[in-house]
Amino acid sequence: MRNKATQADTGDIPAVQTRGLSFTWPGQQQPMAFPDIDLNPGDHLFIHGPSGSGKSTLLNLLAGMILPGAGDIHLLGTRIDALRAGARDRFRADHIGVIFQQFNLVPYLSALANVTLPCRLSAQRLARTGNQAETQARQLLDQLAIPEDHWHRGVTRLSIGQQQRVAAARALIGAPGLILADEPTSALDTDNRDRFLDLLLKLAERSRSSVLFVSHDRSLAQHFHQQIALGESA
Ligand SMILES: Nc1ncnc2c1ncn2[C@@H]1O[C@H](COP(=O)(O)OP(=O)(O)OP(=O)(O)O)[C@@H](O)[C@H]1O
Repeated sequence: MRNKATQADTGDIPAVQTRGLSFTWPGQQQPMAFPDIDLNPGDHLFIHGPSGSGKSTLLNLLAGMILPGAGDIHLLGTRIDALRAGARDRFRADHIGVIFQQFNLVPYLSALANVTLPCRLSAQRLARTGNQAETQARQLLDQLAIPEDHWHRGVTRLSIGQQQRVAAARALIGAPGLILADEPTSALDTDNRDRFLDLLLKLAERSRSSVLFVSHDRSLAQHFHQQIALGESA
């Protein structure tokens, strides 16, 4: 495990704090219960568990897309499960970068336009680029090794690995306090996966974004400060 950032570096407000979270999908007999999470600003947490253990459900709860049946979720000092839907959407746009399992890039936009999109949806994200969304997008695409002649291509013409890196750049732009990533490495071979993770975490560290990353693959735990297992006591 890597060293944790020191408390002096991080300030006092946790990036993520959950207590007693549970959720029941329609048709489920038993609620899914989740371990409590404490994540300091700038730290990187790995959550692993087998297929069906609730990893995506937990990320959806943390992103404020669904509400818990019980428990509470504090992100960057805000209790998001107590917010109305519109305020949760606003909070997500301002403070959370999400890397979805299927990337969810906008197919008719270029790589560059996909990366700058969060800054068009959030004045805070734009302000944190110094009102230079396109400049920061170019820097991120460059750091993530997307060749410059691909930046204006529609994203569907990029390789899967390139699409994944565009999704990472979109999550990183405007230094959100929290990055949520759902098994985004599953389509890559081991070398590329490790390289991608190192790069993602290095760039997140630079912008002091906390990262919460879920995967079924425990071997990725070595890249993170902390880890939590789902589904082992269920
Ligand atoms: N939209 C939904 N409606 C009903 N049940 C759902 C829904 N999404 C997930 N579930 C159920 O919740 C449980 C946890 O699913 P979830 O997708 O969170 O697991 P996971 O650990 O992310 O799995 P995987 O690694 O396969 O992506 C499963 O039993 C699943 O069938």
